[in-house]
Amino acid sequence: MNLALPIIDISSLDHSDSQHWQEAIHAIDSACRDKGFFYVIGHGIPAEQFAAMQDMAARFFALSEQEKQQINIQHSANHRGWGQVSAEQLDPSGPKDYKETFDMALDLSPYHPQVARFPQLYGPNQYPNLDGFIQLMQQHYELTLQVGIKILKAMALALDQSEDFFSQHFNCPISVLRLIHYPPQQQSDNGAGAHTDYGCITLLYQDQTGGLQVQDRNQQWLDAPPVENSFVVNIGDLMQRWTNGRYKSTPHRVISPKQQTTRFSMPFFVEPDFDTPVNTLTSCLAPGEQSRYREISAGEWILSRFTDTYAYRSEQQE
Ligand SMILES: O=C(O)CCC(=O)C(=O)O
Ligand SMILES: [Fe+2]
Repeated sequence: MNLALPIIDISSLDHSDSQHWQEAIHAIDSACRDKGFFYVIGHGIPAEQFAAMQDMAARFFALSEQEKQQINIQHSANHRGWGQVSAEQLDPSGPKDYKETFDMALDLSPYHPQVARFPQLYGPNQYPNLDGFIQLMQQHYELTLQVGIKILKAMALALDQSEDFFSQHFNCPISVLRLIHYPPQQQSDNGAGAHTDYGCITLLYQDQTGGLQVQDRNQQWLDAPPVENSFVVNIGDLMQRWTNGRYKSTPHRVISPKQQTTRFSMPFFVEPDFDTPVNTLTSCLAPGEQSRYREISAGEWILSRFTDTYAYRSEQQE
């Protein structure tokens, strides 16, 4: 397979001697500056874990419409639960996305101080009534978050920051684990419209169907085909803002599967604490160079993007 995107083995980042990290750090840095997309292997999550998630997701999406409606994301104050087909429109100038989703994140009690401060993104999850579902989702959330944090540590070092520059802002992160089911294409093949992701980085697990495409600098769409037991990792908007565009938040989209086929994918959006201030790093400014972005908090940015892409949220604001 001739891949346009690099495959980076991050197992060396677990080595106790930081000398062994350099090759992976350099490879991640180059990929972030080039296409903003790469594959990661050697992340330590076993294939059986992904298989269990895929199995559970299939059971969830096979529930009746009525059961899924009970946990519709539209009933959630903090954007959790089931998003029905066409609820989201990642490219506001394109058609609605032909996919259904399930979003979960940290499950916080209504009395947690962060829920009082930022109820739009913190609070309880909405779960279906499926044996073992909650435990498996929470376990997978934690495992994937740890991989994300490891990659963020490598990025911080590549950007001449202390290792914990990003990870220090993950005390109560707004990171989200999402399950996606793409039904076979009907009138249009728009599974997910062209968009950039909103957070620091995204770790995407995809099944063997294919359909993910990444835009290169010449506006050409490149396939990002499945690579077994890998994550596709991409830069999100917050990281682009932090790095003044040195690291690119690259547009991507999903083409719906052909007739008789469905596609399953599972992005994990690595997003820090709501009130993390995102300001251009001085190490990403050449002498005399101005920042392209104003300071914004991570949560404020992400909420503004949801308003653009979910009809139910923009209607609430009007
Ligand atoms: O399903 C995929 O492969 C990608 C999904 C995606 O880009 C997203 O949810 O942000
Ligand atoms: Fe995306």
